[in-house]
Amino acid sequence: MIGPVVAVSGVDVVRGGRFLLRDISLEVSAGEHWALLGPNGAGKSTLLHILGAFGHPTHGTVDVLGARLGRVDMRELRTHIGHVDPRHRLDLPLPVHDVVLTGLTNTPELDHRRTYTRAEHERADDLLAILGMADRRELRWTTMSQGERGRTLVARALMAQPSLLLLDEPATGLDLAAREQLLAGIDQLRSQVADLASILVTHHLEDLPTSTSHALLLRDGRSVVQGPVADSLTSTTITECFAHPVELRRTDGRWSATSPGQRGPN
Ligand SMILES: Nc1ncnc2c1ncn2[C@@H]1O[C@H](COP(=O)(O)OP(=O)(O)OP(=O)(O)O)[C@@H](O)[C@H]1O
Repeated sequence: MIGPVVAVSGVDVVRGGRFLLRDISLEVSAGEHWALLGPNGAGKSTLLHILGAFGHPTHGTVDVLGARLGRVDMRELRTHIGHVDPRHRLDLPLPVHDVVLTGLTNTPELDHRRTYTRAEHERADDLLAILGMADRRELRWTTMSQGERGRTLVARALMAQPSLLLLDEPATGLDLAAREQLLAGIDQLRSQVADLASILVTHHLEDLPTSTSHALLLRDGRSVVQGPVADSLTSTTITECFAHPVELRRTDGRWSATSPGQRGPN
């Protein structure tokens, strides 16, 4: 697409007389992969909710995929946005492959009025393979582990070939191996879909994929810093954002954070 994938300008969100977001501006271009970081209550989910076309700002403007919120059919816009929400509601024992296919309509179940093409079935299998789920076709949603669900939801979000992928704490609850597989899968997807833009919310720097290119740090609804990771992800910015002394390191593309003076005997 021409122009930014996301353009946020002067956004406030006020609920019950309280500013949940204050004067947020942000521009995300195709091919950029943003981390949205901040302590509990900073406003991360509130911002992602709006970018996912689930809500409107109180003041300011938000354009997503070239559409101005408030002037478009939000439901239609949502079908062009891949949204990975760990609170995805599904109570049916759907096979993993079918869960991925529901991403085409962004519905909880398969749309039985619709025919799913052979290419769509193949795409579901390809996405599951990228996310390390190729050998788990017999799994059903109701008995899947949290890690299996997390990876399935990323594949589901990508079925409709969105230009924007929103990931809300995708690594929460995953064991070490599942997290590493998920992050490797996200890195692989990002390299395969050149124009994809994404925004990933997390509290944990260890949960950032190596392909993360930019970061927005929020505190009390305000932007502390934003921009390319070389400038925005430093010990100083993270210390300020979390109001806690933090030493940040980057090794082989991955970040880790510790409090100074709390390292062990080695
Ligand atoms: N509808 C609402 N009305 C009033 N306050 C709300 C509403 N929704 C969220 N809040 C408050 O807004 C603040 C920001 O919430 P939000 O969920 O965006 O934070 P977050 O950064 O995602 O937090 P966490 O890391 O804990 O998930 C919190 O203090 C929350 O209690």
